[in-house]
Amino acid sequence: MPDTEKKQRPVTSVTDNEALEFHAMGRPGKLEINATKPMATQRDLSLAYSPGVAVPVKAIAADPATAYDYTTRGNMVAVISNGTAILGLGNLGAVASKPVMEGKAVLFKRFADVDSIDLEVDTENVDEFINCVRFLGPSFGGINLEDIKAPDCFIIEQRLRELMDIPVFHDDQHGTAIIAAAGLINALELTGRDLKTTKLVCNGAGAAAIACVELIKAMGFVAENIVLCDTKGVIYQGRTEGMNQWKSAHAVKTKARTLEEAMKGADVVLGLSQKGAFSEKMIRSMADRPIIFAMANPDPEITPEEVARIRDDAIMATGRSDYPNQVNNVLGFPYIFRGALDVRATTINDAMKIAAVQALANLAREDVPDDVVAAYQGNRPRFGAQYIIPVPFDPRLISAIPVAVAQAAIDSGVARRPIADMATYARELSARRDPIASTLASLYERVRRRPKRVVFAEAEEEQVMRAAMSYANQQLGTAILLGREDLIHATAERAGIDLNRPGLEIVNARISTRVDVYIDYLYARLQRKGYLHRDAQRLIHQDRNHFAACMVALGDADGMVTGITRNYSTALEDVRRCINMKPGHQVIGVSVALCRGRTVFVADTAVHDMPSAAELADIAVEAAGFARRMGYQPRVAMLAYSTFGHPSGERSERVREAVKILDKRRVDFEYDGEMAADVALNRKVMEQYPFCRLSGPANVLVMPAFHSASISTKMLQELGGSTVIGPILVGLDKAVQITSMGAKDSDIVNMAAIAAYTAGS
Ligand SMILES: NC(=O)C1=CN([C@@H]2O[C@H](COP(=O)(O)OP(=O)(O)OC[C@H]3O[C@@H](n4cnc5c(N)ncnc54)[C@H](OP(=O)(O)O)[C@@H]3O)[C@@H](O)[C@H]2O)C=CC1
Ligand SMILES: CC(=O)C(=O)O
Ligand SMILES: [Mg+2]
Repeated sequence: MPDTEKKQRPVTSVTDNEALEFHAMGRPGKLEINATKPMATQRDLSLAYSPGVAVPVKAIAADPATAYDYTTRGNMVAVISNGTAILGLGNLGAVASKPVMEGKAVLFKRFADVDSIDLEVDTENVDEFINCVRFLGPSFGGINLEDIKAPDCFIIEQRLRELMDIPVFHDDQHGTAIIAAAGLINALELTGRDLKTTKLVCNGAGAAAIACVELIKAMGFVAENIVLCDTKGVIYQGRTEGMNQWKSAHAVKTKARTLEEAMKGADVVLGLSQKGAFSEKMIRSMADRPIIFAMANPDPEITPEEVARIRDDAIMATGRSDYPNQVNNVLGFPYIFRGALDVRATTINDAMKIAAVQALANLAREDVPDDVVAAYQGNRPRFGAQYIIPVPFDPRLISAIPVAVAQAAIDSGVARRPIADMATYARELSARRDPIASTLASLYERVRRRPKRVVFAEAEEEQVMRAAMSYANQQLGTAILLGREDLIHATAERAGIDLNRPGLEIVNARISTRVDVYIDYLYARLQRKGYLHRDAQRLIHQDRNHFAACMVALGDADGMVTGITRNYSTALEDVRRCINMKPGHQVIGVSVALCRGRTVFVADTAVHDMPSAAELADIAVEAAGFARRMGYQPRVAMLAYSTFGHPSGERSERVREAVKILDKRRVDFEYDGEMAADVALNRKVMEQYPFCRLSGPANVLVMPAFHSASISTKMLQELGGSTVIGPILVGLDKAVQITSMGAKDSDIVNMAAIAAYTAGS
């Protein structure tokens, strides 16, 4: 089997049954509508509906632009189709297109936090369709036309663009063209081709194909080097059968009459036609290192396996997510609309499209974060034949593309609300994808202003090495790689990591001049705890955690991160042999859970198994202090299964006792308990206890014991869709963080940044 075949096998596959069950399970279909305002009380109703609603009505009547302030308009896109060209399945009617349109709507939400609704319009009459859509303008911030056959789609889009003052964008045309162009730029680069001399065949002369050809001509491809084909064969000058003005514009002088003839010697072939349109013979006849984009959905013009059987020098892309190189408009439309909506653009113009092409092409050339690796079952893509375009789950897309699009809209004068601070906008975009981003972004920003030296204790591990590199690249300070130099270099080479960059330092414990100092330090600490001098020697010589912790203890590093190669409690014991608790503090673990824009700190998720009442009070103090350092006003709930005495029980008694201890200590933060989690987190439920001293829902949850802390945070993560960071170690005298075993490089960087953030505080 050629190597390419092995690599190009689909990474996931679904059966017909699975697809039907997926769509039928639970509530049929893929989306539902949720209210964003409370609708629980008579007052809510009076505000949301009559009489309250009359007030924004009058405001909008006086100034229609305020619809963006008082309604969903500014973040709402309609996905509209008549089902005349559903994927590559052809004209199957409006209602059959609904699963695809619902799919596009949820992709808008998932990838770019754009709210979207699908509308299927049951007419093939162009004028009727236009009339239907044009009057929907006030409801939406943009119109995404989808799966409308050519040439009707050209007329429909053009007329709607003239009639409406919001972006109207036919995704199959421009979305596809943008993604294909980005992939093509990179494939040309990898094969050393010049776009002025590259010969390209495009099979299909419909919506997607015509737009692709127009865009790549605008990029510099020469018209004579592009041959278009449709069901009747080559579109040559003088052909009359099956023609229209859009095809005629791309007719060339050529003797080729069939696709097979056109593909002989071609450098590139774009398939925007139908399943199976390319034969093995056609592919065999192409130039060396051919570029084959078989983009028909759901089945490509030829599969990667078929190509791999006959050639091992091709760069191959399809429209599917289960092969490498997915050239699909999903990479574009969510982000292009995000950027357009955020500046309230009146249109999506050529400058905005080209900006999206460039942003996308550039991203594929950068190093790839772990989130992408996870989305693709552990294969880390690297710019090359198997990775010419970012994958849809790439977390960088949400900031890179909208920023480029929004900037282009501003520069080309179509933005009604320009953005002044693009750096802040980019950060906000990342936060839209995942609430943790905004918390971490400000933490990173503060570390960047005061960079720190952090030692990565397990630097022989590949993900630790990547994390260290990312730490240095993000200018958070110096990443110290602790380990055997030869092993570090060998792993780096194997993983394609370039260690030769500023901000990285390798420390080899075996030959370090500081070894004796660390041994003396450790021996002084441990000699009355049953350790001999040679035990201290062994720990420093052989154990990275002890060496790294001594580096931090004696000021050779500001912070430390470890945890990949041994379990949490063992790593913590190692560290505690070298580093004390902060005077007057307790060492605890705090996990930060982020769910639907809400952040809660949960403690103790790492150290105390069955805390006593006094220990629970200490945990509350530590957790509140940490929340405060992270920029939150702590409201601490001392959790139990009971609320204010009911039902009674031994564990709840201990929590109540802890509250009394806090009362005596006169701490400077809000706290109360014992209470159940719903009382702590739900304002309405809390109102049933008017004497409760918390001024609002709790943001720090002190758990009655380790098991409840651990179980609840893991359930939040697995079932509640929360992002959970931590446990973060709090209360040590020096900045040390321990990750979980098997943490990804992005988790390790976060922990290193937290260590840097807390260093010296
Ligand atoms: N990967 C992606 O992101 C996207 C992929 N696509 C895919 O592109 C294809 C076309 O979609 P779209 O442009 O919207 O549809 P259209 O209906 O607008 O156009 C279809 C075109 O394909 C031509 N065609 C159909 N079968 C063949 C064939 N066997 N050989 C040559 N030409 C053929 C038709 O020729 P004629 O003019 O003679 O009828 C027509 O020009 C679909 O498979 C779709 O899934 C579309 C958008 C995005
Ligand atoms: C991806 C897409 O929009 C299509 O195949 O029609
Ligand atoms: Mg489509």
